[in-house]
Formats: sequence, C-alpha cells, structure tokens
Amino acid sequence: MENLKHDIKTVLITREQIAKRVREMGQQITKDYAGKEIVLVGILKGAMPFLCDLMREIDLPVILDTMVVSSYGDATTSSGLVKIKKDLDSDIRGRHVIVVEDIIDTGITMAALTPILEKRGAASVELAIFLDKRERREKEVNVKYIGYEIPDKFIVGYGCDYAQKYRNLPEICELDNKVFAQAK
Ligand SMILES: O=P(O)(O)OC[C@H]1O[C@H](OP(=O)(O)OP(=O)(O)O)[C@H](O)[C@@H]1O
Ligand code: HPA
Repeated sequence: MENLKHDIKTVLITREQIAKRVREMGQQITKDYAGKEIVLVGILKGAMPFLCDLMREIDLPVILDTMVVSSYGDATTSSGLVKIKKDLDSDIRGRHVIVVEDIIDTGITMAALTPILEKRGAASVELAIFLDKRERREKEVNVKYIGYEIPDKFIVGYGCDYAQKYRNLPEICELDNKVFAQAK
C-alpha cells in the first residue's frame, strides 16, 4: 500500500494478526455449530472483508446473506432504532444466524438489529464482530465471537472507513492527523 501508507500514523493490528485471529474464530464457530447449517449475515459495507475471510474459515454448510442498516435515534432512550435499507434475501425461520460485523462501538446498531432477527423465528442469533470498542458501549449487547478489543481510538482498515475511504487497507490503522485536518 505504497500510496495509502502516507496517510497512516500507526498500524494497530497487522494483516498476519488479522488472518490468525479470523482463522481461530472460524475454527471456534465450526466447533460450536458442528452438524448444523449457518446463515452468515454480513452487515454492509463494513463487514465485507471480514465476512469474506471468516466464511472461508468455517468448515460447515454456510448460506450467505447481507443487510444494509443504519442506526438512528437517541442512545439515551431505551429503544435504539435501526433502519433497514436492504433486507435479507432468505427466510431465517428455524435457522442458526450469525451476524457478521467489522466493529461494535456504542452497540446501538446491534442492540436494535438482534431482536428484529430473533422475532423472525431464527433458531438462534449470535454476533461475530471483529473489533470491539468496549469503552464506548451505551447498549449492552451479547457478542459471542470477538476478534480484538480495541481502545477508544478512531481506526480505519479491514472494512472500517473514514468518509467511506480506507476500507481497503489490509491492516487496522490509525490515520495521520493531517488526513482529518485536510477534511476540514
Ligand atoms: O455500535 P455502533 O455505535 O452502532 O456502531 C457500529 C456500526 O457503525 C459502523 O457502520 P456504519 O453505519 O458506519 O456503516 P458501514 O458499515 O457502511 O461503514 C459499523 O459497521 C457498525 O455497523
Ligand atoms: O473507529 C471507527 N472507525 C470507523 N468506523 C467506526 N464506527 C465506529 N467506530 C469506528
């Protein structure tokens, strides 16, 4: 990444560390769901790289589906709201669903989405999230599979964006301050 590296201050998680952790997560899921079929639900766009890597580390029948959601609403009220911009193609009734996300921050998106999927009659709904910014949590969410816990820093790469860019960085990085300055 000769060009993009000029915009990076620090690499927090390398591509080798990412690959190793994703493999471990896939192996754990394979063990936990032995004998079952899974519906992997990637939440676009951030989940794309993690979704593609994770599904290839799961040695079970997998049905792939995606959603596009955006959270809105006031985190200080009891009900976070989520707007579904693109819904699932498949019927998840009686199926084992794993929602795949790049990052959990306040938890508002996942706290709102999980009950929606449960109400559709899924046999189970669990979350596989690569990055967990636990310090920022406003809504309690039960995340079964976590890649890495990270500090409360703005990061990009491996699906995470700044102004829709940098999702293609293969590492988890902190941006150089000049990038934010230029955006003003
Ligand atoms: O825990 P929360 O505070 O709700 O934040 C997490 C959400 O924010 C990001 O999505 P974003 O809305 O930026 O969309 P994207 O996936 O297209 O980047 C991320 O992919 C999660 O969906
Ligand atoms: O640190 C972050 N980077 C990109 N997107 C995000 N969404 C929540 N936290 C972040």
